[in-house]
Amino acid sequence: MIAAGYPPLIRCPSPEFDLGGGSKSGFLKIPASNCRCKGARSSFFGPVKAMEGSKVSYVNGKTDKGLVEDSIGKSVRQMSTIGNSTNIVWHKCSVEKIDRQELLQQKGCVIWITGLSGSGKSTLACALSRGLHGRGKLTYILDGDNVRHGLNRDLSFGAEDRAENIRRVGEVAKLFADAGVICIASLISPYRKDRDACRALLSEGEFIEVFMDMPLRVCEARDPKGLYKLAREGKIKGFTGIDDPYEPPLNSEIVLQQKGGVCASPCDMAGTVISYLEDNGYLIA
Ligand SMILES: Nc1ncnc2c1ncn2[C@@H]1O[C@H](COP(=O)(O)OS(=O)(=O)O)[C@@H](OP(=O)(O)O)[C@H]1O
Ligand SMILES: Nc1ncnc2c1ncn2[C@@H]1O[C@H](COP(=O)(O)OP(=O)(O)O)[C@@H](O)[C@H]1O
Repeated sequence: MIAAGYPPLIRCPSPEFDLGGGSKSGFLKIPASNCRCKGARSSFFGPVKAMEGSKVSYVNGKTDKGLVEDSIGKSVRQMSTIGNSTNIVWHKCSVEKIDRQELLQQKGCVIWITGLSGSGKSTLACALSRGLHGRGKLTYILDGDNVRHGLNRDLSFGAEDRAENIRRVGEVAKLFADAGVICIASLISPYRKDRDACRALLSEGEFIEVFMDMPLRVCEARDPKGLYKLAREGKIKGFTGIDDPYEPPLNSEIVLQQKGGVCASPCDMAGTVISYLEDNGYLIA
């Protein structure tokens, strides 16, 4: 775990938390030598590996996606039942995560920002995305407020629906990470077990939890949407931190907090996270 609040690690020329990094062109130049199509010389289309396991075995009730042997000892793909989905088969493609990471020159991962409303999650997510984008790294933000405009519009703020909100975002974030993208998820995610379940979806090191450890009084004083005021007046029920719980993380990779009552700037906070990514090899393939 590292704690933040250190001097700025990155020059921040604009008041809009722009971490610079130079180019805004948005084009990635991919050297020909990066092409992993075996045997492909001049042709762009290398030989495509045949999909393994087009035959399937009927072993219902199992949840692993490995190969099994049929009655004559031939390897076949396994039918699975996952939740309410019966008779499903995992399809593999010869273009894998490692190939996408090589293309993007980065490691796909999930940066999970948790904290109270008003703690600065969305602001950090945006500053971080800008900082990484400026370095030629591909990011995508899954912000709680935004995702609730679409995918999760059917969910309320009751405990069960919050858990489903986090589960869905965790699964989507996992897909982004598999795509090789640095996925930044910023949600209150108040329950420890829900956050830990998202961590468990990913491989070791692919889930980086960032705890916005801001005191409630700071968040409430900010109150940019006026929601704390409404919650105090009893006009919003079950508001996190007021009459609904927030379980702080116990072992976050990164904790961002005030130092001597002073909050680091969003730019500095993003710098702390980017340093973590650099030091731990996420910004290379
Ligand atoms: N009851 C209640 N409690 C907390 N927050 C509330 C509530 N009702 C609405 N909002 C607004 O919803 C935003 C949080 O959505 P999340 O999806 O991040 O919440 S959660 O993870 O499911 O708890 C949150 O956004 P942020 O302020 O960005 O955190 C609020 O704007
Ligand atoms: N590091 C910071 N220092 C000072 N104010 C901040 C900082 N980060 C965010 N803010 C301000 O706090 C308020 C809440 O930030 P926001 O990112 O919307 O929080 P959240 O997404 O956690 O609800 C906003 O008005 C924002 O400008």
